[in-house]
Amino acid sequence: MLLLISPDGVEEALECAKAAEHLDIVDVKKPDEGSLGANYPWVIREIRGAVPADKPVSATVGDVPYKPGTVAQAALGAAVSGATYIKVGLYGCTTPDQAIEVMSGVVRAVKDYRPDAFVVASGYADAHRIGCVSPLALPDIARRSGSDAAMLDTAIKDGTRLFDHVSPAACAEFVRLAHEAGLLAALAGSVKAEDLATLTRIGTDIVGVRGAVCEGGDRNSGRIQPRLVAAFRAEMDRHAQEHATTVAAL
Ligand SMILES: O=C[C@H](O)COP(=O)(O)O
Repeated sequence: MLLLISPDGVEEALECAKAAEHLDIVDVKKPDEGSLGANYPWVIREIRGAVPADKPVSATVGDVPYKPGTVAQAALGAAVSGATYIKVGLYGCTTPDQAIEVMSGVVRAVKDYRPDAFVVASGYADAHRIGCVSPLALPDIARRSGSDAAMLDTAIKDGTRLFDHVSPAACAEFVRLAHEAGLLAALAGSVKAEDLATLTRIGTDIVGVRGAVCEGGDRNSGRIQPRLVAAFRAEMDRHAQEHATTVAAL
């Protein structure tokens, strides 16, 4: 399982850089603009320059409206700024067709510019609270739009977590559908270390965190701490090892 960490700006990205050996993807966002809030192009560029070259930089394009042209152009902006993972939160899409239209535009805009870029179609575990496409629709939306991964995060960061909205069994189905479609499955949403056993068992490819690696577990007022990133990774490794042992014993 890959570890994606979301700093809110250059200062926190430098903290991520100190913990680079423990993480896999640095995900630039602007949390005060929403769960997948987009940051400025110059921030993405500066963070790209600040983290080791072998660590991919991801950028969120926002909790986007159903405006395919606008979103495609924004996604290209993120790619031009140096992000190779482009994450789109399909906040304003109420039907799978709308979401496919948005993501198809993103895929074309980004891959025409950079064919090896990795496009992530993200929905929300708490979609029922905001009226957007349902979680289990994401793998098919990602597949039909040519995206590379399907993701779930939580839209409303009020302390509720991924499994409060989508049960572990439904998350397992999400992962299964993504894999069946040839995609990676990414899960996030106030994930804590105690969720790692389940996330590992169901075959999650990427886990996204912010709060869990911030001081006091607070994604807003706490800052990302390299020691918490290291501790989270150690837990991930422990669960991966335990899972491998269990599977080998079967
Ligand atoms: O993409 C990952 C999100 O930033 C997760 O943030 P969170 O762990 O604070 O919910």
